[in-house]
Amino acid sequence: MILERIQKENDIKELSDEELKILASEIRQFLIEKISDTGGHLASNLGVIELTMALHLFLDLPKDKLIWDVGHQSYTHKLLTGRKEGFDQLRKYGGMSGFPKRKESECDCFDTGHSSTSISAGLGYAHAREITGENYKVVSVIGDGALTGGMAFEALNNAAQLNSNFIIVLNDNNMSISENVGGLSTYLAGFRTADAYRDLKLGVMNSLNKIPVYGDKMVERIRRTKSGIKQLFIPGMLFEELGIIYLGPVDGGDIKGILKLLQEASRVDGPVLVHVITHKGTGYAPAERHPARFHGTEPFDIETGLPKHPRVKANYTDVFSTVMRKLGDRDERVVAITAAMTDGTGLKRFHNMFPERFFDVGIAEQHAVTFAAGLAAGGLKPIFAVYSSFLQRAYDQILHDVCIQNLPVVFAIDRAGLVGSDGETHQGIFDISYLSTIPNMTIMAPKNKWELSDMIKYAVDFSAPIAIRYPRGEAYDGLREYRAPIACGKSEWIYRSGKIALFALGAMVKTAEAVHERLKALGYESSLINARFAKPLDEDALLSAARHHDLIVTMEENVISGGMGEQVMRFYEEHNLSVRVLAIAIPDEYVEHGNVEILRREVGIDAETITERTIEAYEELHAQESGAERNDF
Ligand SMILES: Cc1ncc(C[n+]2csc(CCOP(=O)(O)OP(=O)(O)O)c2C)c(N)n1
Ligand SMILES: CC(=O)[C@@H](O)[C@H](O)COP(=O)(O)O
Ligand SMILES: [Mg+2]
Repeated sequence: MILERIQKENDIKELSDEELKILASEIRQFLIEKISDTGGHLASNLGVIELTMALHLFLDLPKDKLIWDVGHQSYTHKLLTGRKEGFDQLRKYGGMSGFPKRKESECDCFDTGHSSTSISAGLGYAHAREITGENYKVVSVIGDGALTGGMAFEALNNAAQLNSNFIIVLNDNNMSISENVGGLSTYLAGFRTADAYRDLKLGVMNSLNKIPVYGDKMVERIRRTKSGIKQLFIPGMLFEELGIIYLGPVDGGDIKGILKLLQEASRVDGPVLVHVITHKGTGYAPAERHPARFHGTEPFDIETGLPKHPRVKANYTDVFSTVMRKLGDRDERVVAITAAMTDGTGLKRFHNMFPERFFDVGIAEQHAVTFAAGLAAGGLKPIFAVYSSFLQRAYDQILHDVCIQNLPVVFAIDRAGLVGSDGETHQGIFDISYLSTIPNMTIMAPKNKWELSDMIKYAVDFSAPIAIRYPRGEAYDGLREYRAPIACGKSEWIYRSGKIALFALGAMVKTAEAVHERLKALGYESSLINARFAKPLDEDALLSAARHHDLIVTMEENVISGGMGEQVMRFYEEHNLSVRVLAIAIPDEYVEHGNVEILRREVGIDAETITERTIEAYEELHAQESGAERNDF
């Protein structure tokens, strides 16, 4: 196997054309087999095998810098940099990450996971190279989806001022996770028409004419003319007008063609964009047919493409999806927004039923929030469905555009809590902290699927900014009988007994139930309060809990800093109540990829650890009290 061989001794540069072809097909086979077993991002990776090989033929790694946008398509790069064995443990706890990681390989020069960062990072490297006087190539690879993100445009605008070489590879497969959207996508799709395809070769020839050494003054003059007609002849005018040389388009399956264009691109003194046309899922029919389903996939059967472990129970996203459909039916002012996550956030049904009230804005979370603010100011009821970690981007828009004006925007925050295999870039463990700091914001979290449904309905009629956070995965269907109506800042008492009060938020209520049972089995009675609101806190419940209990245990799947526990402590301090609070939360650190249950144990928010810590704290308290009593004598 050539793939095996290059892991040990050979560099890809030593291979013949024939061997390169064989290698591409070995990599394709390997990825299909491995990902069918481990799960992971398949479709994008199958589309960039030849492109990645061309990049490796062109670059001298790790000296040169290769930056992947999002990084979900970096599997071939990992294979070509000696990490084949790592695929057995892809995205597993302690195993290889699904994204580029500097700590994993010196050939990964920039960590990614969130979209649209590669041009900024590459530009930073290019300027650093100038200032330090070093000599290396810099290539950023960005997808057509990632190019819809505002940061990418900010970076392009900035890149135009660069005087040294910087290559931006546009990996254009005409897809984000689902269909790419917007004006830029339409513009790029124009390159894919039958005519454009026929002229692919011509386009490349034209492109080569742009390189100074060919010195075709005519082409250069046309390129610099601001006449409409040149747009008919020269593709990529959008980039050219921005001051970025455009080369291409080139067929993403043509290793030698891509390599040639990259070599020419490296002669440009300034930013240059190489447009590569790829296809999601290349070489695996089910992924070619259903690129969205195979964007990020669970383990699947290779023959049929169907999941190996089909889901039987509804997850929180399904519940959100159903409620949104009902709300859309009931109220014409309800509108839904996604930033390129229609499938992941469960808005597909809403989109199908109410296309005129559905907005996919591209990978543009900041814009999505201010856009929602505008919709709300215009009298609608916008619901922005977004993953917790992606909403991090829009902090100022939430503060400045939504909350100062107290506009009724609903933030449906999916993937809140540990998400598992995507790892540190995607864990949704900061939202309570970053939202709590913003005046006028209300934050809720449901204990089970019925409460999520009730909370969404409550939020839509709320007259101010409001967020509902719920986790990835199966929706809890326990505690069904506890369904007191939602009231702002009001918690729900589930059990009242003993001297320990468990004050748990959202998904942690299920864990708190288990802790309650474990404590009971060990001879400790406890009360259980479903916090429901992280902001405002239920002050009455906290006062009552302090009156009747010795120890308050707060539980949240969020980092400790700025989380609910810290706020509960501050509340007691402000009320001069010397009640002992044990704050259970995620430590002040990033959490790696892996199975969620393992991660919960690792960070100490599982039932067993919480029970132990609770008993320890309770016994310590009593030891102190009896010590204090002895001192009194
Ligand atoms: C800020 C942010 N929002 C959303 C996502 C989720 N996401 C991951 S990949 C992707 C689509 C990227 O499309 P493109 O760049 O064209 O890459 P392709 O998958 O087509 O190769 C999206 C929306 C993300 N990673 N980061
Ligand atoms: C790379 C990326 O950001 C997404 O593809 C993400 O992996 C989706 O995660 P879910 O599987 O939770 O939808
Ligand atoms: Mg794409």
